[in-house]
Amino acid sequence: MEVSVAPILVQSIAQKDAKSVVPQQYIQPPEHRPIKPANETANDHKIPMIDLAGDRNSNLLRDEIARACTDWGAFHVINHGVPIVLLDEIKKVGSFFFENLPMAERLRYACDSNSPASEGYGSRMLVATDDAVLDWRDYFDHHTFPVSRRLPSRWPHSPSNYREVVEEYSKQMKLLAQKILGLISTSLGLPSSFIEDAMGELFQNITISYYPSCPQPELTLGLQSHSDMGFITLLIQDNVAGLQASKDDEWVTVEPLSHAILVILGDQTEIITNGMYKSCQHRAITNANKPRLSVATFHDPAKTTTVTPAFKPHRLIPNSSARRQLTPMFWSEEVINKDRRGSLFVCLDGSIIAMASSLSPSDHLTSVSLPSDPGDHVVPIHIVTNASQLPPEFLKPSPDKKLVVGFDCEGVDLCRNGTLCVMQLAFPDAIYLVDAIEGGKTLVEACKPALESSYITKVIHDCKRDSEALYFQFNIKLNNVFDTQIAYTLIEEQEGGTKVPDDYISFVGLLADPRYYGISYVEKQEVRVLLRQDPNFWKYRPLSELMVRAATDDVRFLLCIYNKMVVKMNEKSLWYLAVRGALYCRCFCITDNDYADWPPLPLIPETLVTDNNAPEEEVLSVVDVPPGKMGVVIGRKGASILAVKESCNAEIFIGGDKGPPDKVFVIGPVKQVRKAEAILRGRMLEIF
Ligand SMILES: O=C(O)CCC(=O)C(=O)O
Ligand SMILES: [Fe+2]
Repeated sequence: MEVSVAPILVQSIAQKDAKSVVPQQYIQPPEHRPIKPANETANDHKIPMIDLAGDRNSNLLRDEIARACTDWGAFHVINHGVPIVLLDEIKKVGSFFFENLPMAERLRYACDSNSPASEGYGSRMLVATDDAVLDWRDYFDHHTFPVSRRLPSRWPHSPSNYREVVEEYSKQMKLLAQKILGLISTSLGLPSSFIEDAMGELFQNITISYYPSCPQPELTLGLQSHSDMGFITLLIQDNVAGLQASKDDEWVTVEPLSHAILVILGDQTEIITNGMYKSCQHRAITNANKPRLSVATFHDPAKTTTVTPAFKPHRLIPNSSARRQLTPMFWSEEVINKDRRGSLFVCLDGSIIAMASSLSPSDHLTSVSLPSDPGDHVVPIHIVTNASQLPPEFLKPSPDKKLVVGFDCEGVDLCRNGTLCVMQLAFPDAIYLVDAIEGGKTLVEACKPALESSYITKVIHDCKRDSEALYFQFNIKLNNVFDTQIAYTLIEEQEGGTKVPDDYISFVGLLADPRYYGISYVEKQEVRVLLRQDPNFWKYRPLSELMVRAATDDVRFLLCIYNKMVVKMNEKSLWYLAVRGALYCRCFCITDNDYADWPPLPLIPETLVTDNNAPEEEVLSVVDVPPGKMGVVIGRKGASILAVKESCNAEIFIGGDKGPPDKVFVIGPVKQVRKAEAILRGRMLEIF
């Protein structure tokens, strides 16, 4: 049975236990207790003051905003356009509610104590656990925008102008917030509507906080250290000091000013500015003599909005020492711990950080810069543990909605036996990391139609092992791939360059080639070292920042490279690519039925057949190697295989340690393949 209990309010404790001690639950651990700041009056420890008067030089104003946002993440504004009497009015009606209404009357507006952020009168906003240390604060929270959330009938009825004042205050704060968000946007060189547009529908809450005087202020906090989660908070306070902002690891008391409004940057501003502007860490302390009142107006994005950084990274992949220097700046872990919503983030090159605005525990989300033509843009990264998180057009392929997606797989020594751990999908507007460990077989199998579909092109770099794992572990026959490794060779050939083997170009090499990307992928090497040290690297959960970054980096360039390659390729090369892709996908997937369950190979297009220079048919041949003969087939450091490859102009692969151990796969035009088979068989007969 649900029992509805009245919330325990600090004010009632304070009255009951006046001049005695605070209950244990309100006592902060020693490291969080307030200590008087040392140089409280020093000038460099004053929150900046910014004059918004209309006649000010706009460049100067922008610079001041930029400096305050970078150094403090908070600033006072004066000449803000909000009538000072309104600031007084809201404090007055608020204080009337807390100080003049009897408790029984106040309790008529009690918020739902079972819900952490419900509207109304309470004292435990967002308290996560029963054993959490409590704040010495009561509050009244109002949902004010969008208007559809607004229920003034649930706001106090007395004083009689209470609701009217809150409504007017809400309107004025929204206008001021829009003005300041515009200034913050322009201070970054962005269009003035940038942040507001990114925010989607504006959500506004007004929280009037009341901090009763406290018998033991040295042991308690009115409000624990936090940063606000939204974009900006506009805060006013009465003449009792108590708010403190963190600056260079010191707590600075924010002077109460009757005519000024304090602007506090929240986490979303830090995200959208890619960490350039910081959200301000702040807290409220208590005092033994006087109660204190503040009014905080929060401006947040809609619950469904995902806020991503507005900037592309300064350097795509910087050298690793630069990244290491930047690492201590990441704040995201703090955010994760703070809201315990399991949100993820990625610092792609040390400069991107992001978190979704409002997430359910399963809805991990982060973002990344996605290279495209023209210009780079930032897209979210979704960690998928359930198929419903994937786009429907992917799950149900259709000829009406042909797709091209970047694709890769990670695992523990990925092959027929090596466990598949993550499948990465790069769409033009999002990256999906399909978590095969958490989501299991059901999730991977939900992707089967897409991976087998001819309506969805999978752009992949070297499909052989990924395909093998999908086939043996999930009975998925990877189909319709655009293998960039093969495409690279075909383009070289088409453009008259020297013939290079199909498996010649590594992914790092491809990215480094200025014709396709021209960046160095240094982190790949770091991950390779980690993988060597711990082959289970991809198995751990939750996915670490490095894992998310590495998995994402492996697919985020693929669509861009595809676009660059596809325009270079003639029809014949494209046909070769399709056939070889199909042969490479199946080559390691040999079973007793000799690929009988695989789909037919693509047919030579009519247009090419009628042409004089029709392409040659390509085949895959599997050569069985008798026990003890693999060594001679491969030769010293692969010299023998290489020689056959070169003389026959065919591709030759062996399964190696990952298997199958006793077969050689030859792919190429029929004539060349036959020649290679003959040489290989000859080698096997050699006696030495
Ligand atoms: O009371 C104050 O001054 C701070 C209030 C605050 O930070 C909040 O409600 O988030
Ligand atoms: Fe706050």
